[in-house]
Amino acid sequence: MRKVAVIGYGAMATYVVRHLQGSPWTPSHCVVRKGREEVAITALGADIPLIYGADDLTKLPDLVVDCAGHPCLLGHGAAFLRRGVPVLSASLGALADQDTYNGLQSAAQDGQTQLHLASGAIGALDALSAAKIGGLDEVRYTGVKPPQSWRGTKAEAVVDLDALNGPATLFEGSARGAALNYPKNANVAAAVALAGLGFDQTQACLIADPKAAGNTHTISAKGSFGTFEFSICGASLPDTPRTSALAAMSMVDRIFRQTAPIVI
Ligand SMILES: NC(=O)C1=CN([C@@H]2O[C@H](COP(=O)(O)OP(=O)(O)OC[C@H]3O[C@@H](n4cnc5c(N)ncnc54)[C@H](O)[C@@H]3O)[C@@H](O)[C@H]2O)C=CC1
Ligand SMILES: O=C([O-])CC(=O)C(=O)O
Repeated sequence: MRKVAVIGYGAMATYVVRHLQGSPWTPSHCVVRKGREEVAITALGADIPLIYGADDLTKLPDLVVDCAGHPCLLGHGAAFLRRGVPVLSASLGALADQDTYNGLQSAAQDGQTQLHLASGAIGALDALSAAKIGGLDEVRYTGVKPPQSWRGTKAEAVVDLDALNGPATLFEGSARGAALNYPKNANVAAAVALAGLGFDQTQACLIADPKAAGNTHTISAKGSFGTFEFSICGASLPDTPRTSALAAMSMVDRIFRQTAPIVI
């Protein structure tokens, strides 16, 4: 069996741990915050040993899966990378901060390992990344979510989420601005940026729409390869409207791909 340590115990972590059953991967540890042990046990069960960080381990896992908030990627993820353990993360928006990007890059280089970034709630990143080789002229990302997905974010200062009767633009600008201002809702903007033209050249638009049936993510790209438009309307994880189920599925898929004999 391969061992995977999980950082976090929220919606995505719970989904990931549940879907490892019957696979070659077993959850070896969960990284928690001090004082939150009971919450983690309630979410993930009492069988997974809890730790507070990489320094608590002498025998290291084969992989670390980061399903926590953005600060944890540099906080915990970098410590595992430095010790040579590959890390898979959903927190792509954290890389919009240049110091975080640099810190993770040097941690992976020091540990001679890699930070893997999950595709999350979007697809077509492979096409975008390939198109970059020939040269991209323009990449635009649009994210539309229902108003409840924007609660507890800066959107509350931009519009009255309860009073919306049509789509409202919450943010228009660079993917860097989107990711830094909406850390829980613009990881996809960061994914599009990292696969394509980068954080400053990728245009991003974030929208709250009371008529949105799910979380819709659209990429439009132009370049020497031609043009493409990719759009997906993702259903949310139960009880977590802002997180698309596909984002959690992409983490499980990426874990399984580490041990698959043939990989797409
Ligand atoms: N790439 C993508 O498409 C998507 C990425 N995300 C990102 O994935 C991550 C997880 O998302 P969710 O599970 O929906 O969030 P969540 O809020 O349900 O769970 C986050 C968990 O991390 C834990 N946590 C916070 N600080 C911690 C620390 N210092 N040590 C250990 N655990 C800590 C929290 O207690 C919570 O259990 C977030 O960073 C989110 O921004 C979420 C949705 C889509
Ligand atoms: O889950 C989603 O639909 C996307 C999301 O939250 C993000 O981009 O951070």
